[in-house]
Amino acid sequence: MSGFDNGQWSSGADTKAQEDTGAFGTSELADTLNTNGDAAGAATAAYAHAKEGWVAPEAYKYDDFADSATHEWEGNARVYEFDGDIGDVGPEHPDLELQLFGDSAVRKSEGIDFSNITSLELYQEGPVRVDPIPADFSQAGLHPVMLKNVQLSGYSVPTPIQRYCLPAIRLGYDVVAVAQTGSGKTAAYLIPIINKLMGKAKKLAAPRPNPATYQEGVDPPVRAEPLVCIVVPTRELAVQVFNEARKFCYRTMLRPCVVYGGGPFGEQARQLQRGCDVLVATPGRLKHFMAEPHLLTFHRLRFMVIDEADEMLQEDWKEELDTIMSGGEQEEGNINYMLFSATFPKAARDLAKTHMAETHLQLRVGRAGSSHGNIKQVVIYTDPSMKKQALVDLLNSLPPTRTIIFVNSKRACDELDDLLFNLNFPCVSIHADRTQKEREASLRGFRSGKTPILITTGLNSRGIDVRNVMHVINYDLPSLDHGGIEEYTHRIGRTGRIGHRGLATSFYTDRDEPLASVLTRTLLETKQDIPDFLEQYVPEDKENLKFEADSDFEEEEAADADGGGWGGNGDDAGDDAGTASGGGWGNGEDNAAEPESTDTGGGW
Ligand SMILES: Nc1ncnc2c1ncn2[C@@H]1O[C@H](COP(=O)(O)OP(=O)(O)OP(=O)(O)O)[C@@H](O)[C@H]1O
Repeated sequence: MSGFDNGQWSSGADTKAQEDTGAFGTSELADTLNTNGDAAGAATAAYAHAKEGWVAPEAYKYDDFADSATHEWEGNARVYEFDGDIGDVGPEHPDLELQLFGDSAVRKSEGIDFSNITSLELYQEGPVRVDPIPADFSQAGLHPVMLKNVQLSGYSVPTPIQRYCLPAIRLGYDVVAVAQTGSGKTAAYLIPIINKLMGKAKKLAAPRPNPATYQEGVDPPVRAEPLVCIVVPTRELAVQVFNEARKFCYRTMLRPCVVYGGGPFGEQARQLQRGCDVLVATPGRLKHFMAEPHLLTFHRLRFMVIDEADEMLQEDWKEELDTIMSGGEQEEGNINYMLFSATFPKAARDLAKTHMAETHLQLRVGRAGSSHGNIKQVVIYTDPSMKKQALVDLLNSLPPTRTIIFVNSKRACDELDDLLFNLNFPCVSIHADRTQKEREASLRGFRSGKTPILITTGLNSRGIDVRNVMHVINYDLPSLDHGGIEEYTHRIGRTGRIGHRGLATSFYTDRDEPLASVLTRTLLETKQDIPDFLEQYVPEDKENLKFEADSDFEEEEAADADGGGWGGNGDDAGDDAGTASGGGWGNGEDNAAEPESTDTGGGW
């Protein structure tokens, strides 16, 4: 019988061997599931699957997606609407509240173990050093309605990147923030931006129709004049960030909207025409809307956030990003620019620096691109011709649990979907050739636990946050030409989020040799077991692991004896910002966003 033996899949080994070696096995994942179940304080859907076995697979009903009229686009999800006639914050809407935040029994975050996230050092650089907010949201000086939204979201303790981003953004700085996958970066920009705008919305926001009386086709539409624009690379991520924005905008005057490729332009335009203060967008569709100034203008824009910034700074996106940064009638001196990601290789960092304001702050938790110890990483040697069998064996050998399988091609995605479905696994798949309706339906099935196995290309390696993804499988490891180790970090980061634990299993073949060295160092960094076939790549000095990004920091550190540069931790950390060219996106010397105050101790 085929199976796994000491990190190696073989067609003849007894499957029991894996349990005996302890390298990984049923008990390992079962332990992980148990721990998470306790930590979350709730019997989750995924955990229930694990105890009861895989749910029955459901055939994909393509006919369901043929009719646009009946499809519920994620972008049309209900948002809180309030015209501010009775003050700055609106009344509670219990039914919408339930829709946005879910049942209070499953949203508690007490007991989440942040220790692996908090153990990493936070580095900062810029003209000032910000003091973190206290490790308790209720002490963070938030507007009471924002604090309530934070609590309704189930957050009580801010993560390290949140503790520093909140004051940095409050003080009016441009921010470059880098922190591990699943460490709460979305809330790290949404909470302070929305909080900051709350009291000012009446003054800053564009007039819009009264939501209580608005009648489409009767009331004249308005042009969208957002105060905040958040750009993300994928449609699924746009919808996800929009859903987070819907939560934090609850009971405020700020109306969130989302525009993304594949969705209906007309319907998205109709949403914008009801007023839009917080716009989440994918770059292509945003550019399209920007070409229609009667629908969208940036002349009121105050915050531009580029999420997954290192991806967005790639050459592939240059045309869109140049338009987004400079078109749209924005008044540059009024805009704060924010770049967020879990990875930030040198080339992207250099580009970012030339575009940000002189006064920008850089905040980094641990090494840019590092993963965290909550993810157990296992690499298994397989022969390419036996991968399918290895995958089936792997799925059969572990308790059923929500799993994402990454492949490198659309064809492999379709093939694995067929294979697993025919073997009765409840799976669904996503790749770029699927229609947007199919993509939304697949992700919905996966999120709900109806189809707990998702097979996808790298399309969804970044950002996607689904509760209780316990296992990520790299059926194909990313190649160096297509994302390399950064792509690996994002993919495995779909599990082990926000203090939970997870398992990432990667099939390694001889073709993955170019990735071997950096993969081995990545494993060593979080003290993972090194399989025999990767031993040859273990560096002599295991305590001082070198990464591309590190050597870049060292160059900067060497040039700045006081410890400036991203890796620096010295007191005088402003040199780099001082020599930045200052042009481009944000703010040149003359129009740099004026920090509100340099007193980091003030309230909101
Ligand atoms: N302070 C907090 N307490 C509890 N949960 C939180 C907190 N902040 C964020 N979360 C939750 O943590 C999860 C991960 O957050 P988020 O998706 O923002 O991570 P991320 O750092 O952007 O990850 P990635 O790099 O993969 O995009 C989300 O479900 C979010 O709701």
